[in-house]
Amino acid sequence: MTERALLVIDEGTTSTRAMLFTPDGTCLGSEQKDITQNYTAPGWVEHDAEEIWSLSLACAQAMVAKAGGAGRIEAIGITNQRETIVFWSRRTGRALAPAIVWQDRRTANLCRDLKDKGHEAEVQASTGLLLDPYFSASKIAWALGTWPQLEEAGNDLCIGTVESWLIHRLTGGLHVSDATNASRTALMNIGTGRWDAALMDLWQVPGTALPEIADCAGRFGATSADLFGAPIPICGMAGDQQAAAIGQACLATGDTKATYGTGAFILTNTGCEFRRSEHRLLSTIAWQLGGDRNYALEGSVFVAGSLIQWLRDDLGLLASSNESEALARSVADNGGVYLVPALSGLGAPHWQPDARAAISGLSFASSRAHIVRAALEAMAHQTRDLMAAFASDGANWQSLKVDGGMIANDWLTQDLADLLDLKVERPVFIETTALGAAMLAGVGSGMFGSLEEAARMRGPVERFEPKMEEKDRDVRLAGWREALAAVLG
Ligand SMILES: Nc1ncnc2c1ncn2[C@@H]1O[C@H](COP(=O)(O)OP(=O)(O)O)[C@@H](O)[C@H]1O
Ligand SMILES: O=P(O)(O)OC[C@H](O)CO
Repeated sequence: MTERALLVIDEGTTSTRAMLFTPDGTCLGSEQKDITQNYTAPGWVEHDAEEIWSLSLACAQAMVAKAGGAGRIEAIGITNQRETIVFWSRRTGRALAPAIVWQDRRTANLCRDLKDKGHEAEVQASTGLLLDPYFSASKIAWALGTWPQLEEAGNDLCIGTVESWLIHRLTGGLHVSDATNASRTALMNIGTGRWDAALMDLWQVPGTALPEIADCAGRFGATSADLFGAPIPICGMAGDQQAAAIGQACLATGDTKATYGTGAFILTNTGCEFRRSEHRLLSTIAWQLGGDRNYALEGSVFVAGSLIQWLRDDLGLLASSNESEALARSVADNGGVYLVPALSGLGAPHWQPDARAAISGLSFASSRAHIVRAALEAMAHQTRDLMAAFASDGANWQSLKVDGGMIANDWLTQDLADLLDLKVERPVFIETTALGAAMLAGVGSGMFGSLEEAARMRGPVERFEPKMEEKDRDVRLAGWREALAAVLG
């Protein structure tokens, strides 16, 4: 290897990874460690922030060793699970409380109260988001009102999303976030890219505890010399769904990507104008470079791969996630079985935190294959509902670029093309989130002049064409609508 490599830290919900890329997009290596999920009460999900740090560092150190030392690394890019919020001491750098994860629903009542008092319109106007426990602000408000050590910390308290936490530890003190992650907190004004005084007041969050908001690419700082043997510049950061959109080269207005990981997140690039959704989608920042923001509309589905994990680990219906594909193929159709995966409420476009999941249409003729097939079909059903919401907001999809762990499943990917009646494009190299963070790091370090130039890192793609007959699609959609209506009451 003559050129220096780009190192990515991809801190996801279920695992943290580090990956090494050459400037042409070849992945030289990857190290992955699982994150412990702490379900401390029904609807609560916490991570140990110190574990996030130590495992991310261990993965990164393994990749630096693989590259041949810190001198072989051009820059680091960081990408992360979004909305998850960390509380730590500025002085010691130690976490002061558990990290509250994006899936956590403990603040459903708090959000409902504010909604009942008519605050949703102002929250949507300034943030592009809705009043839902998903976003960081209500989690911060809950933690500040519940965990005394946070108030006691006073000006020593640092609050931030996961990239901010990792950068503080990597650099030994920098408190910075990027505009994409900040846009998910419900504290940043999406039009100005700054923390919003009215929102900080609404959620009672002290400005002194919040990080500086920066671009997604630039020279943010360097790692402490003791971590990797020599300092390495940190030059890229973005939330994981925004990084996936960049990694999929969704750089033109209208380009759309869908990532099916733990949850499913669909983003359509809407250009440099902030557009508020009229159909319960989110507006978000896709990236910020040189102070200029590029926006996206987003549909967030809370349960995707986690449904397959639940069928596998809790119900014992699957020996492995992979087995779902063979089972789905083993039956001619879903046998009338539908699964509405509201296991942690429903996200876009319904936003019903209290909705509960349902499996309907069961008979003695139903087998585990029908239930598993219904679970996979639910991905296309939910995506189809979102496609309609995006179209109503004026964002018509011409094709869909897909990625994420579930997309390894060919049956599922073809079902998406069939049910959406749309061309679906799957990159051969599926780790688009990490690739997007590498592109940003390359732009930030000066290796690439622009995101368009960095997009050459994206490799070849496979295409899935729709093959389903319209009458079969209509039967599927009618069955889904009925099952969904029963869940929504
Ligand atoms: N062949 C498969 N079919 C369906 N789901 C799968 C398959 N392989 C993996 N998954 C699911 O994909 C998810 C992992 O995707 P990944 O993108 O790594 O998640 P994350 O980035 O959210 O941690 C798991 O929930 C797993 O159950
Ligand atoms: O960790 P992932 O890949 O499931 O992504 C989580 C999202 O960023 C939540 O908004």
